[in-house]
Amino acid sequence: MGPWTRSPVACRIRDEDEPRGVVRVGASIPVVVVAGFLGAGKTTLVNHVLRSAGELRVGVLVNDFGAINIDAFLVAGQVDNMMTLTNGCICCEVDTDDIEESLASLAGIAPRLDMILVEASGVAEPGALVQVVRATGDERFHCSSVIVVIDAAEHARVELDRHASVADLVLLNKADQLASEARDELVARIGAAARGAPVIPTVRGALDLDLLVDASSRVERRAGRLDRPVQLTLDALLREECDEAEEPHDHAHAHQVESVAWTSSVPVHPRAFMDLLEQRPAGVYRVKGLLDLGGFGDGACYVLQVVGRSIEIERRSWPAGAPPRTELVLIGHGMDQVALRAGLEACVAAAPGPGEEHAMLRVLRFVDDDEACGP
Ligand SMILES: Nc1nc2c(ncn2[C@@H]2O[C@H](COP(=O)(O)OP(=O)(O)OP(=O)(O)O)[C@@H](O)[C@H]2O)c(=O)[nH]1
Repeated sequence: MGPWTRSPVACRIRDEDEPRGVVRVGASIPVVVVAGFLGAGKTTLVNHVLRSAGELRVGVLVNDFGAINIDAFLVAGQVDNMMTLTNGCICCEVDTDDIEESLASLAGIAPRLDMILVEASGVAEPGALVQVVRATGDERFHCSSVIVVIDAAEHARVELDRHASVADLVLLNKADQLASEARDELVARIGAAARGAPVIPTVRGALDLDLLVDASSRVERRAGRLDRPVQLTLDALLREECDEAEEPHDHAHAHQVESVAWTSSVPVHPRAFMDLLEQRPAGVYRVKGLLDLGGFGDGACYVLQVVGRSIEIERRSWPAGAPPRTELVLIGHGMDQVALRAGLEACVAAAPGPGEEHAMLRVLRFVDDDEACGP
């Protein structure tokens, strides 16, 4: 008996005339796994869902690969019901008990949540992750569907077929980065691998929530005729995939991808840091975190996002009660960690020196913020 046949909700096969993968959910809370490679746009999607959830009560479990959970910071503020799993990939390194405990805490929240989103680390194997969530055996929730986010700009780095084949819904995110012809070609290619799951191009994870939660149920729910929302569920194909995944996966990614966490309570010099970032050492693919640029940056918090060649910086306020502090996670393959740390240490600077009034310009080039002020 496969793992998906244990739960009467999860194993329900849709009627012929029912849209693909849509079921009415019973007493158990649907868990939607959001997977996808590093920097594809998972956190952006989760934040979009939270912002457009309306009457739905959504809980979030965030798993970050690095030792510092930057994603939790980026999701926090959007949602009250959030748990985090740090320092390890959820599908192989985080203890299953921790996952069960986190999901159980979310499932115990009153009034009851309508949905739990699990944002996987960017190195998680979607199929293995589903297996882990399913293995918890708690009847109060069930793994209902998998959304795989693919980065249109960096899709060549991903094994598209393997990722798409376990998805109920594939988002080809960062569609703004491709010309329409190339985008259509990619959608068709992924569609063939996705074995019938819809492939939707999105920009900044702007998924129409009706694709996640059936529109009619939302109307009925608003009208008070339906207790629970209607959810996408895993389809029989995924069930087959999970049967196969019962064999332990080789966790190859855990050996191929490494992360470096670096923190500093002394501000970072913007010019030195941008030098390092723009000529980043070989192997660094993803960088995310918070930058304290001290007096150079007017004491603001700079949220840094690097994915492949793309660099984005957003200026925010520091969270209440949190002292300014640089916290970075650098993720990649074959990185010279010692040289990387040494390079970062060389960036710290207590205060702007004479003639350094333009040092922030290098940072501000990447800040997409009308309010960003000059040096
Ligand atoms: N141009 C463009 N950038 C996007 C889009 N969606 C997300 N981004 C940017 O891509 C970067 C990574 O987005 P995240 O949502 O943090 O990606 P993630 O998958 O959660 O990243 P990891 O957790 O590190 O795997 C951020 O700088 C986002 O602003 C999009 O549709 N277009």
